[in-house]
Amino acid sequence: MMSFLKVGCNFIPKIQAQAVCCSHGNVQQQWTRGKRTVAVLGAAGGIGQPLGLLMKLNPLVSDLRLFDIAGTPGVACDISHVNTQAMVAGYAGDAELEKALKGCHLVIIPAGVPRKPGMTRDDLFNINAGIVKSLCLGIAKHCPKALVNIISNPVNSTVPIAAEVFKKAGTYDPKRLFGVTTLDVVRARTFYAVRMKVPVKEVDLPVVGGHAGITILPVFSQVKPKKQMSAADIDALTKRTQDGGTEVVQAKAGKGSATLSMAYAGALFAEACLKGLEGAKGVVECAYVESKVVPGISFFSSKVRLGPNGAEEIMGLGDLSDYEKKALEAMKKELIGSIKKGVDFAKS
Ligand SMILES: NC(=O)C1=CN([C@@H]2O[C@H](COP(=O)(O)OP(=O)(O)OC[C@H]3O[C@@H](n4cnc5c(N)ncnc54)[C@H](O)[C@@H]3O)[C@@H](O)[C@H]2O)C=CC1
Ligand SMILES: O=C([O-])CC(=O)C(=O)O
Repeated sequence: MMSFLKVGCNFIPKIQAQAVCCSHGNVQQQWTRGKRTVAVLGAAGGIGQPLGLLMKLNPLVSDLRLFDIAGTPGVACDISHVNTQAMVAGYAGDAELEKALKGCHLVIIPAGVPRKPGMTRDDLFNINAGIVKSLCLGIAKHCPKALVNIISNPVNSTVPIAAEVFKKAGTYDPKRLFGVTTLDVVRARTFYAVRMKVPVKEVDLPVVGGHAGITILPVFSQVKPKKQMSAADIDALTKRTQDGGTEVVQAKAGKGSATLSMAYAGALFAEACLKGLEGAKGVVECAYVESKVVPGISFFSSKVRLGPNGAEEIMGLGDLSDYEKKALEAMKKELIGSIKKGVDFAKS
């Protein structure tokens, strides 16, 4: 849970030296006042607006840049009235991308179209691939050292696209590029807590693989606190986590996909990145990164230790159950295909 959310609206006088815990609750650290510049690209959208608000609440952020093709002057004006210390500015249109990005430490990208019922995330590729490519060209030019959090779907392909753009520009550092899979972790933890009747704030559970259907694999054999789960429970919770995005798309019935839970998850992961930049110890989150964890799969989500340079360590998968080993095998073809599709697009 994000510590700044717990603190609520009384936290302003305490910003100068505030105790902040990482989302696993295993780090206590004193912080000085926020000094990080963060940009949200796609900031006028369903995710971008609440994500902008949550970043405004984060005491590690000093400057918040809200960029979109349109609508950001209003969103920025609105969010800027929130009485927290981060300064907020809105930027609209390509001509303002440079100003939005210059000097950023962290860039979060929820720009792009969402799914409608009946679509897969891959159906978004044709539109979102180009959006991510053009925004990453801007990042390579204007803030090549920033950490980049990609939310735009299909994440399994958009992250490889970003990597290729940065490689071409000569700015690629795999430690600084992340696909945001935190919502899968958030969902799996919630579903487990409800089903197994444990306090949700105590649940720690890795979700590995990618961010689409069968490529999403919650590793229930490693869940804490560990409860006896039947094979049926494991199967049901695995499938529900894999279909979590579709569950929301169907419930919204044509009005988009997950926005509020995604903003929460995006803010959680962004905060972990910022704490890593600040040198906090023990900041570990799952993220989709360039990886050697599974031979033959060049991008994969697993636990990553975040630090001053971004992804300081990509952790292995640990012991998997037979069910999980089978699920890992089953996702390989799709994940490899999605990665290749992104790389081919960026190279074309
Ligand atoms: N990684 C994940 O777990 C999740 C990813 N998503 C993905 O996030 C993306 C955004 O979803 P929503 O916010 O619901 O969509 P939305 O349509 O509400 O907002 C997208 C925003 O992106 C903006 N945009 C489009 N092209 C742009 C460009 N070139 N530069 C800057 N901004 C641009 C639009 O103007 C719009 O304001 C979708 O691709 C969706 O599939 C959604 C939920 C979870
Ligand atoms: O399902 C979608 O299209 C949006 C998404 O990635 C999610 O909610 O996990």
